[in-house]
Amino acid sequence: MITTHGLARSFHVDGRRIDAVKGVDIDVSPGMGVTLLGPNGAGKTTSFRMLTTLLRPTAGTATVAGHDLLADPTGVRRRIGYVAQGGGTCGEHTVREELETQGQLYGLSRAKARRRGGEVVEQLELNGLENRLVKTLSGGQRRRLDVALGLVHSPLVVFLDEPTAGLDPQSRAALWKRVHMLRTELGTTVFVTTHYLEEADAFSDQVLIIDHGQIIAEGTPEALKAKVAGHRVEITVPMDLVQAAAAIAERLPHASKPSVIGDTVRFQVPRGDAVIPDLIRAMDLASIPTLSIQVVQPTLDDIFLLLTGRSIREQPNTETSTPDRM
Ligand SMILES: Nc1ncnc2c1ncn2[C@@H]1O[C@H](COP(=O)(O)OP(=O)(O)OP(=O)(O)O)[C@@H](O)[C@H]1O
Repeated sequence: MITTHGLARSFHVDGRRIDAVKGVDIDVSPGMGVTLLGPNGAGKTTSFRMLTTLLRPTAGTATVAGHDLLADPTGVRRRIGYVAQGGGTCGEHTVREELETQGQLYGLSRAKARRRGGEVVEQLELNGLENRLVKTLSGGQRRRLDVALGLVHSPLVVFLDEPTAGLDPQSRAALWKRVHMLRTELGTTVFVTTHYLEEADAFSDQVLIIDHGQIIAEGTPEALKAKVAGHRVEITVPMDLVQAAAAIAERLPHASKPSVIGDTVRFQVPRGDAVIPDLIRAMDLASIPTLSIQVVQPTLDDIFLLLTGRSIREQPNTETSTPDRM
């Protein structure tokens, strides 16, 4: 459904070249739920904007929904839906008007746009809101409307850029429930970007991890997590002692290079339970009070940590070297 070879995009700003996406190869089968996961500035939105024809690649080729991205962008556009970060709705129209206008923009007749509008209202649980002005909707309702707008022309593939950003947990859960339904009941291919690791894990058939414009790992969430041998240990200490705690963690046998997030030090070890007594003893000797210690099963963030030495939740360090693809 989506195939790319060496897809790349650079920008030139003040005489400086920024390689936002550095040649990605993507292969997404029909009906799959795929997540592009990566930290801020990794190249997620740029990739999406290329795949949805909004931005011309500087190199590479791609086929989306059976149409060549460069040779037939109109063919691609007709068969995809794109829900941008922040959406694109006008607050002064009603939900029904927005949906019908969008359907007609995609070439549906007025009657067909109205019928499809009714269907997507059902699918995204917007019933009862059809006559409400968009500006009166809650954040979660508005985001569900954004997704509904991306679906009104029955696309084969829908691209959702950060669909749940800024929503409360309840609205996020409601949106994912509907997105899941799109795949299971309608067979729509759904390609999303998210920062939320737990959502990527729960939703995806396939996860593509992107960093500095390159895909550095891909696979099912289970297969990716299985690459992380052992456990993650997280130790929280007073903020002014966190670097000292990281230095102690680094000296533990078989420990990975620790990362520091706020007042917490994170690192990998083959067996978490085996390392805890030594860790507590070393903290006591250094007079560092331990506020909490946790041994955690691997998450998708651990694969990122393993490959880059950073957490997806940290701000990107643009100076780091490019890791090898797994
Ligand atoms: N129009 C542009 N001009 C110059 N640089 C750009 C432009 N668009 C993106 N970039 C740069 O390309 C890189 C990738 O940006 P992109 O928006 O694709 O990242 P992202 O992974 O979507 O980040 P976020 O999670 O913050 O949305 C960043 O360094 C960004 O500053």
